[in-house]
Amino acid sequence: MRTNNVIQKKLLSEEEVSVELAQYVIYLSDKCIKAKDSFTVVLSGGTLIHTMRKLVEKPNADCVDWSKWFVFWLDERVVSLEDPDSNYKLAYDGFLSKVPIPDGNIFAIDDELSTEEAAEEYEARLRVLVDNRTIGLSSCTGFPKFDLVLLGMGPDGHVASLFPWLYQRYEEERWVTFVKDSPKPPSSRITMTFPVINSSSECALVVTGKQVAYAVKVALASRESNFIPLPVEMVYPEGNLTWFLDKDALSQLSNINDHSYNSLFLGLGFLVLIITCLLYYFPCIHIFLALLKQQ
Ligand SMILES: O=C1O[C@H](COP(=O)(O)O)[C@@H](O)[C@H](O)[C@H]1O
Repeated sequence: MRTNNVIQKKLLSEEEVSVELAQYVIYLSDKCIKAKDSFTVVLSGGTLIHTMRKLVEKPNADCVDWSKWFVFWLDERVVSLEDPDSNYKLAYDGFLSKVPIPDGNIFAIDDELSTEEAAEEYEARLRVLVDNRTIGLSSCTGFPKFDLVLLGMGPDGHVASLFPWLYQRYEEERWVTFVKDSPKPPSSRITMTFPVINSSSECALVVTGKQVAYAVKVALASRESNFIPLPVEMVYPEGNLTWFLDKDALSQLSNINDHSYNSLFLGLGFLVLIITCLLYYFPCIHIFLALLKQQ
């Protein structure tokens, strides 16, 4: 079942989004652990980790059976795991260091490899985990099926390390690919591909702040109608897609009806043109008729 949930009863502050996100993750974790005794989660970097802060606070943290969690990265910068740019380090400092997930269940990239090798090695590790059934497999697509993929979005509409102007977003075969010319530093990254993202049971787009408001507007206002969609518009999972948006991220959506203003301006422009033509040509026609009469 595919659903795109944008259920916004009221405009939320970033703090309230963090609370809602924690409730949603707790609910899914509980549901999956009851059903199959494990929960496979894919993390992004960026602002997402800060928005996940309520999950590790008490009493929320005590509601989760962390021993059943398996954690992966949707994308990773090819830097040392101790580098401030590392998505692993960001997640470790803000989330993983605060909860008792077994070390063996945390799948960071191998930071000693080259970019190409790191992508290949990460995909190979995922294949082993699919074979031993730690990660599910989508019977529809043949790609791994994670229980939850948590995505952020950049101001240009990129998700993971799948950017608007880079071909990697059209990858159809590989599970994990690499980018060496990321427009956002650092330039070398590995990233899961759209077929993997879209094979997941649940996707959550966690998007906050004014800087992403325009991309949110484009994605939500013109969903399914854009000729060249933004990467965020290509998130279309087998299961559910849930957006977590704060009021700043939604701040441009009130302008969705911009086209009505556009029509108004177009109409006014047309009127001005007609009046100008009339004012200009009437005297000319009069002079022309007067000349004709004289002859
Ligand atoms: O570079 C990246 O950017 C995106 C979006 O980050 P944000 O700071 O704008 O939330 C992030 O989801 C991705 O994991 C990261 O590598």
